[in-house]
Amino acid sequence: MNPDIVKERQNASFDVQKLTYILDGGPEKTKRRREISLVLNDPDFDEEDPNFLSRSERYEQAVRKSAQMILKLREYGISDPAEINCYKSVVRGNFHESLGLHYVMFLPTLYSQCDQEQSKKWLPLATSFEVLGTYAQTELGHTHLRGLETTATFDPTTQEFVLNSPTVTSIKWWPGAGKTSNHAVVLAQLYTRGKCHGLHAFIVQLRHMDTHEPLPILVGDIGPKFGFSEVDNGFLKLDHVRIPRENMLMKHVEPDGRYVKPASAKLTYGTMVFIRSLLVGLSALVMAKSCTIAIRYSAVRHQSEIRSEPEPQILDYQTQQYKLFPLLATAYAFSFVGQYMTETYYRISGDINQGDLSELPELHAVSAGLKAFTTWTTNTGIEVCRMSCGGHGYSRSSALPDLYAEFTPTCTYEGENTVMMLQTAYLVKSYRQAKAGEQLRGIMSYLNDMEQRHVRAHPASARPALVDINDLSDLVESYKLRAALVESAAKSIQQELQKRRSHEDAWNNSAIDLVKASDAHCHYMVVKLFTDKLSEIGDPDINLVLTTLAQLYALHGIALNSGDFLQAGLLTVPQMQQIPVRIKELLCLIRPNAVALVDAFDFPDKVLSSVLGRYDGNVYENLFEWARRSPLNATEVHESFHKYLK
Ligand SMILES: CCCCCCCC(=O)SCCNC(=O)CCNC(=O)[C@H](O)C(C)(C)COP(=O)(O)OP(=O)(O)OC[C@H]1O[C@@H](n2cnc3c(N)ncnc32)[C@H](O)[C@@H]1OP(=O)(O)O
Ligand SMILES: Cc1cc2nc3c(=O)[nH]c(=O)nc-3n(C[C@H](O)[C@H](O)[C@H](O)COP(=O)(O)OP(=O)(O)OC[C@H]3O[C@@H](n4cnc5c(N)ncnc54)[C@H](O)[C@@H]3O)c2cc1C
Repeated sequence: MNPDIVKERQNASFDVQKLTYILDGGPEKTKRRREISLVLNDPDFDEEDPNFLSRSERYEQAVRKSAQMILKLREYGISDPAEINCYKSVVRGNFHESLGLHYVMFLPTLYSQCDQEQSKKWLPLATSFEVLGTYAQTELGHTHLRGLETTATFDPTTQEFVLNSPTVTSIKWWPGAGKTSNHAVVLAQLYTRGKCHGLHAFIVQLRHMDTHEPLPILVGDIGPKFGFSEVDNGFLKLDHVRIPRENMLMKHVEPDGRYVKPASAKLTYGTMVFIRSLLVGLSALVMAKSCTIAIRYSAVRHQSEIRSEPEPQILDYQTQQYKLFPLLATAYAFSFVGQYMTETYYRISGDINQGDLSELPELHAVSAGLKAFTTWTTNTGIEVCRMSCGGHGYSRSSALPDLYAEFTPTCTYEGENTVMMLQTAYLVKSYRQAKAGEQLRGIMSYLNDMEQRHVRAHPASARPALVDINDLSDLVESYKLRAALVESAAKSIQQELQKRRSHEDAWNNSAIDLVKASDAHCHYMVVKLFTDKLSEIGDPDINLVLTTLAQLYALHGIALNSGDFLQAGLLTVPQMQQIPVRIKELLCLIRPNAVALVDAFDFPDKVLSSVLGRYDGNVYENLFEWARRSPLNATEVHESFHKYLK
């Protein structure tokens, strides 16, 4: 064990194990997660570091691993959905799997949209993996749902739907598992009796069940990408492909072609809401991994000098702390927000299943906004962690380049982030309702008293210093009032309308304000949920260290967005000047606990797959050992010497 890292652990002021329990949701859950993590010792999961393989080899290794995962799930008797998720996240490590879409989109769509008869037919096939599915929605030319071109036209004479990609732009593009799957949920515009009824989901068989040969359908892999090398993101061109009427999910078409309206057309989009909710928790996980790597490495790396003494640990540089500790605070904040998002998703979807759709708009808006907010922040954060590791961060052995390449598409898939933020801008609607005297419930209820509080620009000197920057509840209140930026967005729309612009143009001309308002709303939610969580934590040592992190998270966010807080008169210039001073104090308070705080995330070394983030801190000897395994070192003299240099 590296002596620096041993010393760091001795300095911790709290019980790491107890904090792990809080993150997992209880000691029982930690125990079970650790038991599940033992599967990593199974030799059947031994594999080559994907960084040393070609794309095709990576895909093959990933398929082997996916198949092994299924067999081992049965062998180990893991069947609870949460445990399956945990198991897969452990085994998958930092990469995606080729069967990922089957689990996260195909199966959930079947569960939520099959009627009884369909469930009887498709669920046994899909859960036994005879049917391997993908989710084909996006097209070469469009992602916007109303713009999708693929059609499904009902033919009452044969009781079939005819699926067609009429143009090049309508070819389905991106769905994972282009080579792996034999079925797809295809999203297409439904036509019956000559009328379009909008987007609906259909099950389409793509390949022969025994030979895996494609049916008369053009299907394949779209080629190498920035990351996602394990995943065969695919294309799919349907040329008048016929499927039975029974393959339409939720069966909205009667045998005579009559269309039966669903309770809400948006239920078809349910799987996206599910994944967006999951991505909040994934952001927390990846932020936590990145911080673990960068902070452990910063504790064992020595460089330059502060005084004329031996080289200090780079974690002692104030600038290094300023790069990493706000991200550490973010990882904790997002962990608690992830827990909230999952609970909220299951609570509201439970109500939806009982026929109560009243909270569906809020679930959509909150999941879209938090997905965008957390993935954007994490995406930037991983890169800060990588750069904070200097040159070694650029090596694939650090895992940080892979974490970035695998994570960055979360800002794009399941709804491009700006587009998602604009969905959250339904805030404007809520604001108008509150203004008209309607009492809002839930997380939007803070808009009820906006009228009384009415935030507008004040001369800073005329405003009393209401906010104590050391008091978290005051900071939450400030974020809440800043979220009143929604008022500026609403006003911008109003002004545009007064210029006789259409509602659509007024909306587009106010889009920057709308995204800012959504961002401020999400930021408020994160600060509030982090602070609320503190009241549940009884252990005084843990409460203290998490309070310090929450303060850092809140103050750092204010410092980054100081314009908003000053402009709204929420904080005075002298208070603003105090914030950097307080942030520096908080960095010093966090410093002795930094390694213990990342240890509490409890990632096994095999899951981190990072030479820099090793638990034992023995970085250099393992970097050397890793490099020697590079395929370029397979022979002492590379064949290129004989071919070109000699
Ligand atoms: C590990 C994971 C791997 C995952 C791999 C990634 C897989 C994928 O990427 S799958 C493809 C994902 N694709 C997307 O997410 C597409 C993103 N686009 C969209 O969702 C839509 O085009 C969107 C929402 C932007 C606009 O949709 P559109 O139907 O035109 O809606 P729009 O007219 O704006 O709004 C209609 C109403 O429906 C509401 N609405 C829209 N979506 C939803 C939803 N999902 N749930 C509930 N309500 C919704 C709107 O709020 C609006 O409400 P109101 O009328 O009260 O204002
Ligand atoms: C790794 C990966 C996996 C994927 N897996 C799947 C899958 O399994 N199944 C599937 O169906 N799809 C999948 N996708 C597709 C993914 O869902 C889309 O790429 C995503 O929804 C974004 O759409 P787009 O690529 O068309 O971007 P665009 O919508 O073209 O975005 C381009 C730019 O235009 C801007 N823009 C677009 N519309 C607006 C607007 N209304 N207002 C303001 N700005 C706007 C965006 O902000 C962005 O800056 C995957 C994508 C990736 C990268």
